[in-house]
Amino acid sequence: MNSVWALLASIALIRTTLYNYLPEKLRLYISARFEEWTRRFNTDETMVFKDYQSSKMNQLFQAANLYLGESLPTISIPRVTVEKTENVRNLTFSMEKNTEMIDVYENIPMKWKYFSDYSQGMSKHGIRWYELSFHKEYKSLVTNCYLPYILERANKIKERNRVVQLHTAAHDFWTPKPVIIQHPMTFETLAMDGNLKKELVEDLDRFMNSKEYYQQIGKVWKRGYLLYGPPGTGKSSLIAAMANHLNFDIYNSNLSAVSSDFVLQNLLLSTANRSILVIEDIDCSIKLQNRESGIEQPIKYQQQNKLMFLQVTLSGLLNFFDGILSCCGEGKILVATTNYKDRIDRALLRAGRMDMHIYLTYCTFSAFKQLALRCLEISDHSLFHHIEKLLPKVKVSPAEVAGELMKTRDPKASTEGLIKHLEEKLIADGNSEVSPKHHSSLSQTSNCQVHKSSISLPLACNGASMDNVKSPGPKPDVSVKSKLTADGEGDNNFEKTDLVRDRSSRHNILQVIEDMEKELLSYKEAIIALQKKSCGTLNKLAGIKATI
Ligand SMILES: Nc1ncnc2c1ncn2[C@@H]1O[C@H](COP(=O)(O)OP(=O)(O)OP(=O)(O)O)[C@@H](O)[C@H]1O
Repeated sequence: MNSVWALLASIALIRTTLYNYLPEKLRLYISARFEEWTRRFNTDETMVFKDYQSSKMNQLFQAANLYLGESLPTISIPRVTVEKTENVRNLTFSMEKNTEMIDVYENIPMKWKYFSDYSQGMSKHGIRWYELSFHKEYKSLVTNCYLPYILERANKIKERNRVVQLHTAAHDFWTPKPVIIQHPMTFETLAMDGNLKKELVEDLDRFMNSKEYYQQIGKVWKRGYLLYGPPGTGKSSLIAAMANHLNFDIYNSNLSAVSSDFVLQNLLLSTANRSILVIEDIDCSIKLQNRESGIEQPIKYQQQNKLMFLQVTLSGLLNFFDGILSCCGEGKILVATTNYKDRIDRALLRAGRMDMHIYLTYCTFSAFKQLALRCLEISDHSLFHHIEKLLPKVKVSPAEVAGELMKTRDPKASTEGLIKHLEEKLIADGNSEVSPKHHSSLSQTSNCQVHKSSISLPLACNGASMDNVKSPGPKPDVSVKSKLTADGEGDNNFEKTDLVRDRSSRHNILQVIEDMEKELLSYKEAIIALQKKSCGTLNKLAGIKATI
């Protein structure tokens, strides 16, 4: 055996020596022929993925990095590199230099090797590359299926690993260094009507899965949401929950800080795909202009005694929403927030611009229960029924309720504190009949008075209570009642009431009018029902009379 090895070694030595003495051209010719000859017996093919190709990052190299990195923790490999950087959520695994691993795709082994050479290349990593070897009969499968599969998987991993960042507009540009958002608000922690929450999450998921559908019907893959409601009802929290749910960056802009339509367009162009673009307080940024007149003057406003101009016009904004510019990019979500929906031009509100209008309302009992679970970790308490009775009568934001509940971790003290706060608010809202000491009886008495005072009808005189009549609407609440006079001339005496005097904002007055309209409508229907009933009774009496 030793003599065989010695013979082979001598042949190799003679070959190398002779080879070195040959002229270079002949040497090259021989090695080319030799390689061609050996290739005939080699059944494998190899593809090389360098990190940079013509000074551009090679997407296949990046994709292989992510894709292989995901399987590394699950396979047996002697050495791996593990990292955790600020900009990614999870640990990142990568192969060590000159190591190899086998990935199995459709039962076919794919051999990957990783190399790097620090002495070459321009970047700090030198040059890096992967070599993928497989049986040559699978070449078309690798090219047409395996590599596209790796690209797709890598995109998903990238999305999953991304941290959500907040970009803000400053001096007509997005800040160069976005902040990583570590907002804990999610759809689980957001206190909101259950059905609305479900509907919104489904809408977002449907949108995310509809890229092909949008393409098919020739629509830009974007969706607009209008979040409106009083301050502190969770508009910003909802945006954070949406960003966390989708893993999208947020681009937050306040149009009053944008100097022109042109800048606005540039800002839009420089947002990343799959991001949420927020326009806060849209009613304050764009005032209604006389679009019919065709004149769109910049809006003047006063700031620190200086006369400033709002340069963004309504047409600029409409262009921003659905003009040709919005086609640049995909998977964009636009969210506009306002406290006053009625101040926004209808053109901005229509579907296609604002596809879903979400009203975030004052705290309901269901929202309170969600907040109690989150803040106090309780799902029920003997004092809850007081809160259930008080909440429909008080306009209190979830932010206020959360603030009260967080004052102490003791459930009893915390709920008592909230009840006190609600009662004080109820009194401040102009309900002088409320006695804090008797909150439990409050709703019944007041509701009864409401029915009598709200409508000056024989109904009250003949002793029939509203409960006996099928009232279509909810029972009117105390705050509405206090605005109506005893003879039912609510509209005429509206401004005399305490509650209205206390509320200065136009929004509140509009809300109050809306409540009153609803209440009056419900009574109108009740009256019709009573009239029908009395007609029936009269007919019966007439029949009896005729028989007698
Ligand atoms: N629905 C909610 N669920 C849970 N927490 C809430 C909710 N609404 C408000 N909060 C709490 O109140 C705080 C303020 O709420 P947020 O800023 O989201 O309200 P907003 O409607 O955006 O107010 P504004 O109109 O003044 O900007 C939040 O940090 C959050 O902790």
